[in-house]
Amino acid sequence: MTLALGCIADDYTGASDLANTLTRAGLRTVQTIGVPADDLKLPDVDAVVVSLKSRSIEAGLAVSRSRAAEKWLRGRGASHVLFKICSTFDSTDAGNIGPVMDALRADCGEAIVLVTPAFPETGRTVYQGNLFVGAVPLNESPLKDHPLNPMHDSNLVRVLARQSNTQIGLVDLATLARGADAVRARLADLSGKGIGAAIIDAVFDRDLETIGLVAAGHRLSVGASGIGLGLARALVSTGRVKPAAASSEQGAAVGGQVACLAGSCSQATLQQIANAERVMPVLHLDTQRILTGTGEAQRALDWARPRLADGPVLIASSATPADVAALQARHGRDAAGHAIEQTMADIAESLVKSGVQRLIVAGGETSGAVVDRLEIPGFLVGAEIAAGVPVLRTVGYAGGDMLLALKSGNFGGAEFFSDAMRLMR
Ligand SMILES: Nc1ncnc2c1ncn2[C@@H]1O[C@H](COP(=O)(O)OP(=O)(O)O)[C@@H](O)[C@H]1O
Ligand SMILES: O=C(O)[C@@H](O)C(=O)COP(=O)(O)O
Repeated sequence: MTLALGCIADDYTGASDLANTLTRAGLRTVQTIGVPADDLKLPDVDAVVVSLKSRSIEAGLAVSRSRAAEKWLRGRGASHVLFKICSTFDSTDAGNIGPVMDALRADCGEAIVLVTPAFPETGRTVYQGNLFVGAVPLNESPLKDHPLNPMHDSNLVRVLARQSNTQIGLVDLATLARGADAVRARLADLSGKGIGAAIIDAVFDRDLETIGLVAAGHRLSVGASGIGLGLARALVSTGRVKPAAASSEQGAAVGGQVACLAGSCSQATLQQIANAERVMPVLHLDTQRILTGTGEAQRALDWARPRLADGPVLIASSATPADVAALQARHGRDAAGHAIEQTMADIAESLVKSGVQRLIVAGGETSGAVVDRLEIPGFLVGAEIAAGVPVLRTVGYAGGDMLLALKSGNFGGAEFFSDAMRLMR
């Protein structure tokens, strides 16, 4: 297997979003959880997305795990590696986008790295280096209240400069509109001034195609699924990949019980949970009890088990920004996040042991905790439930075939849970 594209994703929902985008653009793609073990049997593919849970961990650890993934991908022939970050640039001044970018750039000897979280299909656009989420700048969007990485600055040149040891430049939309050669000239100019990375504007998919053509001539890029789309289209249009038809084949039905777990506190997920209350039983976890260790996972399991025979259930820790802030004030942000994630993983593990074979998880960190606990080594990409969220089928999993959907907190329509269940047979 010689890879046309190697990808390192900093969380598992982001990885499935990217794997979905590459698949729809014609690249045969597999998502692995961490660097694959030597004995994991992978199909012949054009792209591998190595999923890490490295977005909110200590920067040094994120760097070492990303470097190991890069080494594996380059060893399989990937001349270009995309470091997949969140389309809302989720990070803090301590990292981890800057430190990982710096390390990968040093490893591959790249002079200047293109960086863009733009993903127009989901409303993420970048203009003059400022990230917009729908119609509002990032710092006015719901991301200002994210439980782990509240985003208070929309200017990504500034945000990345605070995290990186190189200077950050800008390739603006006017330059981009003049085409790939104008972008190359601007990059050469920035690089000549010792600037090692550049935020590049993008508003429409056609912008991503120009970016993809330029990025494909480099060794490394950083961004969300939008730049993934651009790279995939460049690989196809230049004949480096023969496009595979995005399969409508769903594979054999898996059946079994269905459960939904929500740990995301995004506005989108809160709305999706409210709507799910109309179609399935919903249990709201008592997060205070989780933090004080008084059997909340067992209470959830006792509630879920008798109901699962009759249909899907949803268990959620999700709360409003005010409730999240109150819990964090009592217990600390990281301790609260970690304890809730581990409780979700406990619940998922027990549910799967007792017959759940189809699992829908809302939230990137939450998905990471659940998938790690289940020890799933990788996924094949199936039908698209919503932009950025595919049905995933386990590959090489000791527990046999399972279907999962790992939903980014911010993605999906108001009826996401019902939409997912319709496609997960
Ligand atoms: N009620 C709550 N109070 C505080 N933190 C919470 C609560 N519910 C979930 N969390 C934590 O918030 C974080 C949500 O992150 P994540 O799962 O990545 O969602 P998203 O995809 O929206 O970013 C997780 O660490 C989760 O454990
Ligand atoms: O790029 C995106 O927005 C997503 O692919 C993503 O990374 C999701 O992260 P979470 O919102 O933490 O699930």
